[in-house]
Amino acid sequence: MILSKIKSYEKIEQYDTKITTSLAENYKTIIENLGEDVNREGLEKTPERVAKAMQYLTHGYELNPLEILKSALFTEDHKQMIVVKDIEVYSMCEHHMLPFFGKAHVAYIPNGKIVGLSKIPRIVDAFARRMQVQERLTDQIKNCIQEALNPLGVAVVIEAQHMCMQMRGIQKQNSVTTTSSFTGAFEKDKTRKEFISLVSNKLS
Ligand SMILES: Nc1nc2c(ncn2[C@@H]2O[C@H](COP(=O)(O)OP(=O)(O)OP(=O)(O)O)[C@@H](O)[C@H]2O)c(=O)[nH]1
Ligand SMILES: [Zn+2]
Repeated sequence: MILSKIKSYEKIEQYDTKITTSLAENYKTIIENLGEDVNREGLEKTPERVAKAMQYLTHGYELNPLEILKSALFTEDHKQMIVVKDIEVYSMCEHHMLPFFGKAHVAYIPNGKIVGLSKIPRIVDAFARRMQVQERLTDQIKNCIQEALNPLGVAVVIEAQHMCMQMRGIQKQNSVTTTSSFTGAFEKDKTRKEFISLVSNKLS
């Protein structure tokens, strides 16, 4: 959907314009079906804005998370747990196409290779910027790190609020969903507890 692979996604300007046009036409119909006048001043450019917003919110399909990790692997004889916590997550539930958002906490214990730290939030984003369920997002991050680094273990915890449960449906404004996924050493109680204690001030 996005033409070029840009390393920083803060400012994506190069959208696939064919897709933008097609999406915009569809959003025009949607807005009309919702009973609005798509020609009034405030809405005139809205179909195109929404199209670009949706392209941005799903740009993860254009990224290869495994390649992102493999692009910054370093040989290092470090055997302690590495934790990157409080990584902001913005994703979109695949059932309602409404946002879910929160924090991811990721840890691994290296086995000869470490990865450039920034690559962990990058792969969180690469998987989050798709139509998702929180459980799959959690597993995909874990599996990707396991495959790229072959570490002694990986742990991923995500805490998120789902707008589909807050602003519609059951309307529980304070509900937070926690998902977790572990491999290797983190399947042992002691290691998992150490990880949980390192991120626990953030876990409810
Ligand atoms: N397991 C899981 N469920 C999710 C996630 N995001 C949204 N959902 C749920 O997906 C389900 C879809 O259920 P349906 O009964 O088909 O949809 P619905 O009638 O809109 O359901 P309500 O939200 O209960 O009104 C809902 O229970 C949502 O809460 C997620 O990340 N993981
Ligand atoms: Zn939903």
